[in-house]
Amino acid sequence: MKLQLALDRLTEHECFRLVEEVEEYIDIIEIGTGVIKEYGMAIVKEMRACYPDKLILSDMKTCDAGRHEAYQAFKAGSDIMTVMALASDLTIKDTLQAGEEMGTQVMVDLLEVRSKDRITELEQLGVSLVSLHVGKDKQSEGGFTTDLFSLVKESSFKIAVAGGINLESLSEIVQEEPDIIIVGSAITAAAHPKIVAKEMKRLISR
Ligand SMILES: O=C(CO)[C@H](O)[C@H](O)COP(=O)(O)O
Repeated sequence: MKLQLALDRLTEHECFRLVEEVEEYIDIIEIGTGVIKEYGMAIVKEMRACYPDKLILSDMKTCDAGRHEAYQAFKAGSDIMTVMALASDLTIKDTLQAGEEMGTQVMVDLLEVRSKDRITELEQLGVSLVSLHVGKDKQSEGGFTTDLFSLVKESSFKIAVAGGINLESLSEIVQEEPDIIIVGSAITAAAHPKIVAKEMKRLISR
């Protein structure tokens, strides 16, 4: 099980400071969508240069122009980029093909997907990695809960989980054995990010 640090709503300086602080406890550095909108692919390139051995995910949340956006992310040094499950099949196919060509991975974000039919379609498209995700705005009604796993039960996907995950919710989530735990604000907005990241790493490594 990997721990992914989501860098959202932060300045460039804050992103680098936080990664430096918690580096030893995280497996994947996520450059958040808003951070990419602010700083472009330049921040991905810079992160790659500073952390050549870490996995880097660019949270592109691509909805269209899949091939172009996937290449933007991969050429900047991302190991993984994200595309929305609600995008057209052609967009998803194009991102997957770009990933194959570059030897990299595509994570399909299941934000707001509720239909098992869409899950079957994604399997047929050849998707291998998805994220079960409660969006930032939706979190005002509650963060990620384990009932969300039912959407992908019996699927062959590797599963990432995201959406307001914190130290309180983590233990129950870990029991479902997802492949990747994505955590943003519980670490980035903590008074002591290193202590939280260390404890999260301990909980997922048991
Ligand atoms: O993709 C995202 C928002 O759309 C975030 O990266 C993800 O939800 C993790 O952050 P947090 O733990 O703060 O919810």
